[in-house]
Amino acid sequence: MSAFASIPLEEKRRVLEEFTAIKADFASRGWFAGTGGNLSMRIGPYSPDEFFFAVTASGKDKTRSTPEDFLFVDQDGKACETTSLRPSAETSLHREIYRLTGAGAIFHIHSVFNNIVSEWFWERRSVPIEGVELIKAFNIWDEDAAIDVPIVTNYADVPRIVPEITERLDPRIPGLLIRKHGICAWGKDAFEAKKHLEAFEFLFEYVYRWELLKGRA
Ligand SMILES: CSCCC(=O)C(=O)COP(=O)(O)O
Ligand SMILES: [Zn+2]
Repeated sequence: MSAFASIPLEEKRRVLEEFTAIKADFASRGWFAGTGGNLSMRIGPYSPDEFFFAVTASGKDKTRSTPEDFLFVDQDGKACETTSLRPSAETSLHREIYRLTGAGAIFHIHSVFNNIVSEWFWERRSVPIEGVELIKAFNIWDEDAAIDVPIVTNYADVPRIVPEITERLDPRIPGLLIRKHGICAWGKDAFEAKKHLEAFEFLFEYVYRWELLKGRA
């Protein structure tokens, strides 16, 4: 039996149920404009060389729930079961983040705030955030903590983004921005990945408003 086939069916059902609920929640926040965004959740045992995850199918209207929303793929992005669905066009980003971090879930969304700050701070290749309470959501508890959220190039040829992720991913920061595109946020499980994503989006809105108050044109 293959490693994927040996994962219990109940475990696969549980992942898909949790996944469906999170997708509906994110849809209600307007985080999937124009079919943008993709989500994944890892399942079963993990090693950097062999792992499996459920990922959203490419190009779907992610505000709707259908039986054709997700498929399971392996560490190479190959479907684990026979399916006509295509995995997200950005599956290579998820694969690399799983390989580097062993995370349990990765959520990628596009928002106006994450797009704008990624452009404003593009020259320094990271968005600086200082002394905001919600930095603690990343388990960073220093007094007046300062973090830098990495920004990588938004190549149209998505696999070209991967080496920049390899180079720039900061193990302290569970997310990275793709310039004028969106964010990938992750965590040890779906609960934590969602917490991190919400914290990033709060912090990007904070940075956006603060920069405007300071007089940025
Ligand atoms: C329609 S937005 C361009 C693709 C994208 O950035 C995205 O997040 C959705 O791509 P997918 O293949 O996952 O549907
Ligand atoms: Zn995207």
